Amino acid sequence: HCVGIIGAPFSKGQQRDGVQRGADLIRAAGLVQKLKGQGCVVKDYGNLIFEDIPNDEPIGRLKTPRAVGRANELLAGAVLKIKSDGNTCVMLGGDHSLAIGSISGHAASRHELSVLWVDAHADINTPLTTPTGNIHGQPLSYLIHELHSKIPIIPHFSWLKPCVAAKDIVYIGLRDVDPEEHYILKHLGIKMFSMTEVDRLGIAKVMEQTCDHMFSKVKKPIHLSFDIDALDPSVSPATGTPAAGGLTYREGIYITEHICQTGLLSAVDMVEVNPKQGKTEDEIKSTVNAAVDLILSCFGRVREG
Ligand SMILES: CN[C@](CCCC[B-](O)(O)O)(CCN1CCCCC1)C(=O)O
Ligand SMILES: [Mn+2]
Ligand SMILES: [Mn+2]
Ligand SMILES: [Mn+2]
Repeated sequence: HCVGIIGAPFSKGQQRDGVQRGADLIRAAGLVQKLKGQGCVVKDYGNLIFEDIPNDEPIGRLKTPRAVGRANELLAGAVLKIKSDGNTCVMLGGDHSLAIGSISGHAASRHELSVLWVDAHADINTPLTTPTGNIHGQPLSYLIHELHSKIPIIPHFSWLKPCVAAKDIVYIGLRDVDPEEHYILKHLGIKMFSMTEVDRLGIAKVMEQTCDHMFSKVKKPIHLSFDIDALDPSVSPATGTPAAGGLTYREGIYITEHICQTGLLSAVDMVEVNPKQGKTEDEIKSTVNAAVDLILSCFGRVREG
């Protein structure tokens, strides 16, 4: 595996300080060395630098929209470059609004994508349905062709064009979905495995059916967008929007081992690690170590040795 890493120390898709430190914490836990240790060729492209945007007043309910738009424009360019260099891209967040740029940049390189969204949340509020105005709860709404008419013109978002079809999205881990999001999911018929399905089917069947869905027509490169809050807070407490009843460590690893085996993984987001949301050092370590192990399993680490 050839892996290109980009750090996106960005927090303005939400209101909690600290999530911008996720990338460097994951590096400090040895991600690059461990990937090399399992035979990967790794290039670390460093961290993006996000200039402050003054007077970034809310637009409607949207908070710091200009900063989010600009950050994602930068990220999209960086991901496109990493893909053009022939790597599988690993984007280290930062909050989940960064998926706007990560998926846009990936789509600019590989065009049609399958998106596997592993998250407690659907992150599909539109600027008009969002209950908080936090753009980390909205990224998919900007990316999906079928929702384009629902997205108003927003300063610093003019570079952005929808690039994913609803049928090419699969969710795993949902358990905290807003009513308006649920309506959108049903209306668009988006494939989802909530925690109810994980419990009913078991993770092996969930992955089997996820792959059946993604490969039902033509096989496309996979973009895995992994929000660390998909895992149970007992495993990954240091995150901004924890929700009880999440994936076990083993289920998370099973997902990434299985996606690795498809041979189609083309880009990974690992987002929402927030050290300031951990009550103890151990909580931060548990969260960061889970993020590292999930990424290692994306690139060939298997539990049998
Ligand atoms: C579920 N939607 C939320 C959370 C988004 C989490 C983003 B992620 O990237 O971490 O997944 C929360 C909305 N609720 C907040 C508490 C009161 C009810 C609404 C939102 O702000 O849109
Ligand atoms: Mn989430
Ligand atoms: Mn437009
Ligand atoms: Mn998310």
